[in-house]
Amino acid sequence: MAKMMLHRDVLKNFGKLPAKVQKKVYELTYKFESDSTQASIHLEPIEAAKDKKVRSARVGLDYRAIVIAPEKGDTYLLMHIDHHDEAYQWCMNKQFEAHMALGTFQVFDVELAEQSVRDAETIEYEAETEAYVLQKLSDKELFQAGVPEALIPAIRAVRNDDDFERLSDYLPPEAGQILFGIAAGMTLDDALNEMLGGLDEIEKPTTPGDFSHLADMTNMDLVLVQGEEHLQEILSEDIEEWRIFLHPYQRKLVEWNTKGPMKIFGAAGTGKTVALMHRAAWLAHQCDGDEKVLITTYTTNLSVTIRGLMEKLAPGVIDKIEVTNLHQLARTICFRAQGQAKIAEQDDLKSVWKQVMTSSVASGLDFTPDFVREEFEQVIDPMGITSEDDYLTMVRSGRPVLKRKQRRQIWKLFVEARRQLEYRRLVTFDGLIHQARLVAEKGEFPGYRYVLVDETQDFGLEALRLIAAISPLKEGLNNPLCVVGDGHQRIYNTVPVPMSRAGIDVRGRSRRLKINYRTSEEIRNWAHGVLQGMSIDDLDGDDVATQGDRSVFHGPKPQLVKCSSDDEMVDAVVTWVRGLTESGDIATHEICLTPPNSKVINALESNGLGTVELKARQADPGQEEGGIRFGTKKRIKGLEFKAVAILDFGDSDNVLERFENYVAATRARQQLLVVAKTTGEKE
Ligand SMILES: Nc1ncnc2c1ncn2[C@@H]1O[C@H](COP(=O)(O)OP(=O)(O)OP(=O)(O)O)[C@@H](O)[C@H]1O
Repeated sequence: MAKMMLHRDVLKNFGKLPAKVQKKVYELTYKFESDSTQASIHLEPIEAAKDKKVRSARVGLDYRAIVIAPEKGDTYLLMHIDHHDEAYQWCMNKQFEAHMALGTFQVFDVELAEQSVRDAETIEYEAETEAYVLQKLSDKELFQAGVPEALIPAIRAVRNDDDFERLSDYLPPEAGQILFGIAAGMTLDDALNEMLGGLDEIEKPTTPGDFSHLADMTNMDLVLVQGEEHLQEILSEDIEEWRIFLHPYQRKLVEWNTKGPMKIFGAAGTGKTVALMHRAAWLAHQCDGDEKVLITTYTTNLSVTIRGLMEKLAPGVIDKIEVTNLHQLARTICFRAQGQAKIAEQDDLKSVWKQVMTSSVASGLDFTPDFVREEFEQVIDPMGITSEDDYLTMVRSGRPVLKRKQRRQIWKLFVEARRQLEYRRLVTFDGLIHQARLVAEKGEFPGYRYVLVDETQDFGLEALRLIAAISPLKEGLNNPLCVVGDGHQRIYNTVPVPMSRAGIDVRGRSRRLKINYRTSEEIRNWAHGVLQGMSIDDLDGDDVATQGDRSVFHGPKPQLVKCSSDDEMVDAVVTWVRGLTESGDIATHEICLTPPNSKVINALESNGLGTVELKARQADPGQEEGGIRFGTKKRIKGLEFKAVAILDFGDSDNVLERFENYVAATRARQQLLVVAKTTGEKE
């Protein structure tokens, strides 16, 4: 029986086709399942097409489906559906091949690719002193890097990064990504490993027309139709691409059978959460009896979003998957073990610290109240330090130096703070996590078979220990724990804690994702610049490089506006929002402003542009509720919008502000407005 695979673009555009055409496409696809002889399907060769494998099928009076027939194997590929003339035009010069080294399916147009480099030759260049890095590869190496044979001459004509940039839009994406890795300094083998996670261990095609193994491969853009129900599902209107198509590297991480804990890291928008969700579904299918998968995050909003997405991604195993955020998790564990604890609110904490700093214990000590509280909240509490001796010997990365004598002095204040909290029967969030950790370590909480953690960069030491304690790390079971995070986005716990300190050893099982799906290359680059000069850690104490990072699409450059007054800023933002909404491509719910600014909000409202505040513990209502979104930078973490405006950008050295600006900028998919105030009034 023949197989049918559908291309990503068919799925994307299916909803725009007339209903009659959609029905015919269903019929065409069913026919492959039942009787795929060419006679019954009426596949017509297109004689004028460059690639002799191209066929057309009637799917309506004036509509044609372009199908690629295999020279070897029985897998047919439905690539494109359009009006007759447009469909023929689309396929006329393209080549459709299985790459014999990578095994992936590729579509390319040799003429357009060569033209892109020829255009560059008309621009005058200074003589290049040294051969461009890609020129140093032999034809065989270029082929091993995934370049189709027919495109090797186009690569040979590339003389510098600009040429390569121009050509890369015409290369099959995986070949472009591997060459990009090489251009960024990797060896060919490293680039294959780093960009694709190595090669699939399957038989490779024997000719470019051999499609016999395509269905077993991780394909970026093709999905195998597996029965009627599956077809209905993938062609339904609201299906998101990430649910069907994974990058080969993501797929490898999703199905990686590990003997110990693993780590996935990478900059914003590189598909970490997508990989985590698919992995959770993959693990849920392996649960026996009462076994459960736990997904936990730092922020409530992300856990709410993930829970909603998991219901769509894995409805059949959703009862095996629990999604919760760290604090809720700690609450549940403590509640089951010893009853409800009252969490100290900001006002409670203010009062506790006031009492501590005015008590006799504080007299004669030379610490500011802010410093004492920060030391407690960033070091003592999240690290679960309960004895003076531990405090005297501990590493306090990123905090101002304190001599041994000073540590002894300040410790007294922490003891007093804890005494005050206990007296008032209050517990801090970190205190709660500490208690939960102790409960879990004593075996008083049953734990989970598989644990997956997102936003790990914001987990303190105690939180990491808690995670280790509720996963089956000690039992030595396979796939016990998967931690996911990004050191560029540490906006809660600013003191990095290597996870090895909590006994989570991911050596040899740590991988970095590099392909950015969310943000245009222009925005990615700008956001990256915000953190320039800062060392970013890999969640395990080492510095992380961003070598080979790349977005899958381009867009307009971020717009930077300097304003000397609030009025100027309000005008700039309203004009920008109007421009976006009037363009017709961007709906109001796809625009987000951060941080909230009452003058801007009032001006938008009085211009007839409604606004919606993003609230804690609630998912964004999406297109069901129109209106420009606004929220703090913390609140919009984990979300994404077509357009984002940062309203308070400053060239600050403050680490937290820079991280928050990075997070805010990387929420934008296509448009980013950055407003900086030069002088003048403040809100
Ligand atoms: N394989 C894929 N195909 C298409 N889109 C994808 C794919 N993987 C991820 N995406 C999309 O890219 C965007 C970013 O993905 P995701 O949220 O998983 O990234 P992330 O690394 O967790 O980002 P952040 O750390 O910034 O929250 C989402 O819109 C997601 O749907």
